[in-house]
Amino acid sequence: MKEKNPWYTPLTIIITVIGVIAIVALVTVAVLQNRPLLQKYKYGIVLDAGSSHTALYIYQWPAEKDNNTGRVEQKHSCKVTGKGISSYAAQPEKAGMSLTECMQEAEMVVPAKRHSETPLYLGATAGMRLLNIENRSASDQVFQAVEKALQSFPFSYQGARILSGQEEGAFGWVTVNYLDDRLKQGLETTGALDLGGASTQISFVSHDYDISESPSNSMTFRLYGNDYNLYTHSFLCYGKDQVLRMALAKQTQLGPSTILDPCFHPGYTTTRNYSSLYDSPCVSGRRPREAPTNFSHKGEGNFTKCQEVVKSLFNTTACKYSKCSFNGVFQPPLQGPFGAFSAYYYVMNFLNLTDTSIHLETVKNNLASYCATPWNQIKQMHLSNVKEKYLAEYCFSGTYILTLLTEGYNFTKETYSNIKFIKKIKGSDAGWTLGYMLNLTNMIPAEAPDSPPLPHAGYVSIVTVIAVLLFILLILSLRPVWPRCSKQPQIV
Ligand SMILES: Nc1nc2c(ncn2[C@@H]2O[C@H](COP(=O)(O)OP(=O)(O)OP(=O)(O)O)[C@@H](O)[C@H]2O)c(=O)[nH]1
Ligand SMILES: [Ca+2]
Repeated sequence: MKEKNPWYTPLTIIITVIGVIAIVALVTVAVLQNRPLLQKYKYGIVLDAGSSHTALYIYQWPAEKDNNTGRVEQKHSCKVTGKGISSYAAQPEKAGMSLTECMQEAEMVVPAKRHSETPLYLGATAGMRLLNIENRSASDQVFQAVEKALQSFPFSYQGARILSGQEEGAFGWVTVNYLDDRLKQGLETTGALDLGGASTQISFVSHDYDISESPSNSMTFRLYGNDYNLYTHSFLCYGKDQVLRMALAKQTQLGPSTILDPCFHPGYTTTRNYSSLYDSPCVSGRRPREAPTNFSHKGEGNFTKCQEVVKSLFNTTACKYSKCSFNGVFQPPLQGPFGAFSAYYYVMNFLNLTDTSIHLETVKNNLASYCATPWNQIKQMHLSNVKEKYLAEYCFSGTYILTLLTEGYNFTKETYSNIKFIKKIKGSDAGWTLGYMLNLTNMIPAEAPDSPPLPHAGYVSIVTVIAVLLFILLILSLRPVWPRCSKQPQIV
C-alpha cells in the first residue's frame, strides 16, 4: 500500500497554518510597534528684541523627541517693522503694538491646538541694556507694555527680560554648535562672533584658558556628557551703530560745523544733529560744550585714515591679565574655527568679502578701493536694492569689522581664514535665540541620552529571521514523530 506523505496530515497543516499566522502576527506587531509615529511637532517662540529691530523666531521639533538630540529647527521667522523696542522709550505702548503683526503671523504658523502649550519668550539685548542704564523707569515701562501685548496672545508666555552680555554670547555659541551637531558628537566646537547694532560678542572654547584669570568671562556647561569651559565677552557700545556714533563723536570733539570723514565715500554729504548723535550712554560723556545744533558730515573715502579713526576707539595699552583683546578685557589665545554672523555677515556679504581664504591684505585692498569709490557711483550701482542708510555705511562697517577682528581680537593673516561668515546653518538663523530656548526648555541634556542598540530596520529584520528559524526548527523537530503516528491506525 502506498505510504501516505506524512507532511500532508491534518496536524502538520494545522501547525503550519498556526506557525505562519504567528510569524505574520509577530512581524506585524514589531513593525507597528516600532514604526515612526506620524510626525507631530511641538513649537517654541522666541522674540529677539535687538537694539536695531525685533525679530520673531518659531522653532519646531518632533513631539515624541522632546528630550532627544539635534532635532530642533527654525520653522519660521518674522521681522518686526520699525525699530527696536528701546526706541519706544518715550511712548512705551507702541513697543507692544509693534509686535502685533509678527505675533499674528505666529498664530497662523503654529497649529491652533498647540497654541496653549507653546512657550513664548522675549529676550532683549544691548539696546535695552543701554536704555536701562540711561533711564531705568523708561526701560521698565517698555517691558510692561511688551508684556501686556504678548500676554494677549494664546501662547504660554514665559516672560520678557534683558539678557546679560555673557548669556547673549554663550547662547549664540550653543546655537552654532547645536545646529552643526558638534555638541552631540563631542567634536571640536566652533567659536561664535556676533556683531549687533549696540554690542558685539566673542565666544569660544580655549583649552589654554585658565578659568581663574577672569571668572566673569567664563561659562561652564555639561552638554551630552561633555564638559565645556567657554570664554565669552560682550562689548557694550561696540555694535556697529554705537561704534559709528563713537567714531563721529571722536571726530567732532571740538564741535565743528563740518567734518570730513574718511569712512564715508567721497561726495557723500549729509547734515547731522549734535543732540541726536550724543543721545546714547556710549558717547554722552564726550559731548562738546559749544557745539552748534547741526554739523555737516562729508565723506573722504580713505580706508587707511578710517582704520586709524576706528583703531583709536580701542584701548590696547592697559591689560592686567596675561593677555587681552582691548579695553583691558581678558582674552585667551584664539582657538579653532569661528562662525561670524549678524552684521558680520550682512556687511561682508554685501562687500563680496565673505571668502576668508583670500589673503587679508587683498581683502583690505578691495575694501580700500570700495571706500574710495565716489558716492554717486555707489548709489547708481546699488540704491535700487539697498537701503540708503545701509549703503552709506558699508565702508565704515567693513573697516570696523576688519579692525575689530585684527586689532581687537588679534586674528592674524594666518588665523583670519579660520573665520566663516555665516547667516544660517541648516536653515536656522545663527544667533542667540535658539540656544536660549534650548536652555530654557531643558532640551540639551547634560548626559548623552541612551539610544537603542539597534536601528529600527535592524531590529525588525532580526526578529523576523529568528521567528522563521524557530518555525523551521519546530517543523523539523516534529517530522520524525508524524510518520509513526500516522502509521499506527494501519497496523491495527
Ligand atoms: N546691511 C544690512 N544691515 C543690516 C541688516 N539687518 C540689520 N542690519 C544692521 O546690522 C546691525 C546689526 O543688526 P542686528 O544683528 O539685527 O542687531 P541687533 O540685534 O538689533 O542689535 P544688538 O542688540 O546689539 O544685538 C544693525 O546696525 C542693523 O541696522 C541687513 O539686512 N542689511
Ligand atoms: Ca543681536
